[in-house]
Amino acid sequence: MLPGMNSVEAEEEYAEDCPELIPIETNNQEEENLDIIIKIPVTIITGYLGAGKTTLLNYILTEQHNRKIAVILNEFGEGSAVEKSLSISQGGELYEEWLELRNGCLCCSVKDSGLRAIENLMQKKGKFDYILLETTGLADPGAVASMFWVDAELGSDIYLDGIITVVDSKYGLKHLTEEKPDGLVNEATRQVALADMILINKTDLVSEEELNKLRTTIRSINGLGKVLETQRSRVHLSNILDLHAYDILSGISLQKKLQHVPTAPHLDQSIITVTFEVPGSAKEESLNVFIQNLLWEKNVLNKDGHCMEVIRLKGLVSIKGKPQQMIVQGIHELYDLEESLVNWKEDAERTSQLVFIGKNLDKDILKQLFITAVAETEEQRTAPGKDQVCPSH
Ligand SMILES: Nc1nc2c(ncn2[C@@H]2O[C@H](COP(=O)(O)OP(=O)(O)OP(=O)(O)O)[C@@H](O)[C@H]2O)c(=O)[nH]1
Ligand SMILES: [Zn+2]
Repeated sequence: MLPGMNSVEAEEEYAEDCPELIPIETNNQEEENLDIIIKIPVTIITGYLGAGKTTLLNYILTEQHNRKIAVILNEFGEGSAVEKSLSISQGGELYEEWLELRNGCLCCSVKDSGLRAIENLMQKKGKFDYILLETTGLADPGAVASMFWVDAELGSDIYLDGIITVVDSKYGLKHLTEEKPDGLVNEATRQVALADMILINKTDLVSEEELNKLRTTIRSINGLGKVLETQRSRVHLSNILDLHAYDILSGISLQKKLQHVPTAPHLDQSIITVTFEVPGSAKEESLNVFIQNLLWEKNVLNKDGHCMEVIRLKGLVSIKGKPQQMIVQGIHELYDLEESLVNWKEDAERTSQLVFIGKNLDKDILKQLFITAVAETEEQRTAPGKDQVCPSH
């Protein structure tokens, strides 16, 4: 979904530069599930400058796998000489030339919103099975992720599988604690906050004590993503591919994960993870208002009067009248509420569990707001009073 738009408006907005979409008619659930399987996953590989992203890509490409993987290097400018030699983008558009790699993999580069170009390319070159996209070290993966996510809603063949963030053991802590003069969240922290999998790489360069500090910091920023430690970015492919972090298949693993989200130790950290569970069922409309106030209106304040800024949101919620457990996913200003494949048990108590990753978050206030949304009345649904609205909005 697009910020501030309903899905009809969003589709109209996209209709102009979009080829005519032919709806696939599905007769039963089985075919719909099949439809998910044949879409091509995209994994975004991000991480600060020099963390080991290219090392990871090279490792994946040389590992044994029976897939035709396309590697896309997004936006150039910095990067190694090897990467530059692979740079074949021209004038902001994808230049249609591919480097064929030994094991049937492909490599190309895309600038900015090259999504349409990737789709065109797939039409011409035949589909590949998997896309790996390396962002530059200073990129905000949220912007790239949003692009794929929006497109999936509009019927693309590509879907966002997950975000992998590579962190440099030696310089990671420095990058994560760096303060930006304008008070904004630094890039390294944003990358960790949005990760579904975090690779703490180059562990050969640090002591156990240094590693511990970095682990704790990473955990306090992102309590939801999985963390692995690596050397030369070597990690079993099953840990980084097919995570299904953004689709309904994530429902089952999400339930397990939600039980283990650690409470963040109180570090002086601009971004933290908070989580809560509330019994009962929410009205869908009230839940939408709750999320939209947070992500779009940004008018929810913490105790100090600062606006809460949510950059990742995930949860399993109970909606009145829905037999299925619902999955809520949010990244930046986009969010989605989908039926999971799991039904609530008839006799079990229904609950909603949510995880937020972001800045200025206050768990108690968020939880209270959510409870209000669950036990909604007409008056409570109206927008917050003027004094609650952030000055910047
Ligand atoms: N000691 C050590 N060096 C590593 C490790 N992993 C990668 N490197 C080295 O770190 C340097 C940077 O690695 P890259 O994979 O190019 O990092 P990157 O994130 O792609 O860098 P940019 O694209 O420039 O942002 C290279 O010289 C790698 O050989 C590791 O585990 N230990
Ligand atoms: Zn690189």
